[in-house]
Amino acid sequence: MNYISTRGQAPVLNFADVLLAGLADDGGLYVPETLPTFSQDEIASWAGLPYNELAFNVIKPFVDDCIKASDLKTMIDETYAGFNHIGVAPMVQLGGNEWILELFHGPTLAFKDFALQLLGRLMDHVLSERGERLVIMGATSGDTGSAAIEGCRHSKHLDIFIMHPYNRVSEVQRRQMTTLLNDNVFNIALEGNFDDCQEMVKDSFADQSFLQGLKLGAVNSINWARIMAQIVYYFSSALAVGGPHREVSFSVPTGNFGDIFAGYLAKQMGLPIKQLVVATNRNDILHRVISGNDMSKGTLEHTLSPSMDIMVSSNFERLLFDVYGRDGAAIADLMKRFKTESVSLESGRWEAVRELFDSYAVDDATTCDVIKQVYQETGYLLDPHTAIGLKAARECWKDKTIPMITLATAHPVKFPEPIVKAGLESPALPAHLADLYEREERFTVLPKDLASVQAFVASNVHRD
Ligand SMILES: Cc1ncc(COP(=O)(O)O)c(C=O)c1O
Ligand SMILES: N[C@@H](CCOP(=O)(O)O)C(=O)O
Repeated sequence: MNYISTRGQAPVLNFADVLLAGLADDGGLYVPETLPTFSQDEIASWAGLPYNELAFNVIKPFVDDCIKASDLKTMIDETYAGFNHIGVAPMVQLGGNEWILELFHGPTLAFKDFALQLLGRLMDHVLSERGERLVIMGATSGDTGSAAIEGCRHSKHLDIFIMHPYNRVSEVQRRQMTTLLNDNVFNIALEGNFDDCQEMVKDSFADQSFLQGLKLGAVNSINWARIMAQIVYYFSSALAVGGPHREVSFSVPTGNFGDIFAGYLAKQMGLPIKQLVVATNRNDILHRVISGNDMSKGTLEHTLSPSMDIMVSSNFERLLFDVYGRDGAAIADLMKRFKTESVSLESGRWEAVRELFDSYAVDDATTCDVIKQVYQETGYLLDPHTAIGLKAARECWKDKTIPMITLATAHPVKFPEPIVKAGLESPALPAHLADLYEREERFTVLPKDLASVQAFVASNVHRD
């Protein structure tokens, strides 16, 4: 399987190289040259498989022969054996055809674990075979950070530097990152927002000279392997409610457009999906572009769903690449203009996006109302991101005979503030995090300045 850049100018790579490359060196994102597709009969034959076996079937074509099948299988088996629920990605029926897909049973209680527990193993495997080292720089609005650190901290082949926006993540999220004190783990609290953190990561890929010969890698969903692993749970949840013999719809709390893009790919690969609903908070650029062709950044605001406080949604570029007929030059031009000005999509292209997705934006007050109302009606406690997904699902759901699955992207225990604001009691931390508030924290506050961040990275990397 070959991978090509959305901007058309970077070398074509195989899976192992894409895994380590992160961002393409023309600034674009890697995507498969052609997608594997599965017939309805093949998908149907996977009903009842344990999650790890299903994951192997979906992931194997992307990895191709870059990793021995038996090694890949072992890594996938180990990844999902570490989840704290026998079903790995269990479904909860709220009522009728309304479903919640719980993606928070991994070690850091967020959907990021599905990909990052595997990514850490895949990177370690390839680096160890090649005898290479990698420097990881990652940006987080709260959840990617701890999941990436948890996935990578035992590797002898990499150092990991995670930037989070200072004072803009929940306390549980911050402590989950900053209390993991391995020698190869570095937390930076950046005096900026998530988009600033992400821009610094991307700018560091563009010129890696500050690393003096070491190579940079990515754990954000700009790394193709993240998206690949996230495709699997669309198949598992659809199979759980009668797919592929019946259509299903999904509502996805969205920030960097990675998770919903994985759903779009599942559909291209043969899964019968009726609706894909993009759910955003007040940082609603995705809702504005889908509903009104307005791709202007506006001001990034801090909300009660901090993990979705994102305006520059990296993976939207992957979608646009498809919608623009895989014209890398057109995407390079569009993304260049988007850096400094408000853009809109060409006529015909925007309509294509509109055909593929529905969208809805939810403010903080409504988020709290939904948490309260759903708890009172069903006894089920939503995290704020999932509450946004559910609200959007209810607003956009066109045909109620088709199951609507909302992705529960984080455990409510990570976000006590909106739960208390909704007049409810925040749940207790699970046993493995019970002493989180007593653990020692380690992080460095840095200004929003690329040179300072790169100097910090360069002076802390291990060179052996
Ligand atoms: C809890 C939670 N929900 C939703 C999202 C949005 O996912 P994506 O960035 O893949 O759109 C994130 C972070 O990305 C998250 O941490
Ligand atoms: N919401 C994320 C932000 C980064 O998204 P990613 O999926 O590209 O890693 C977070 O919580 O850190």
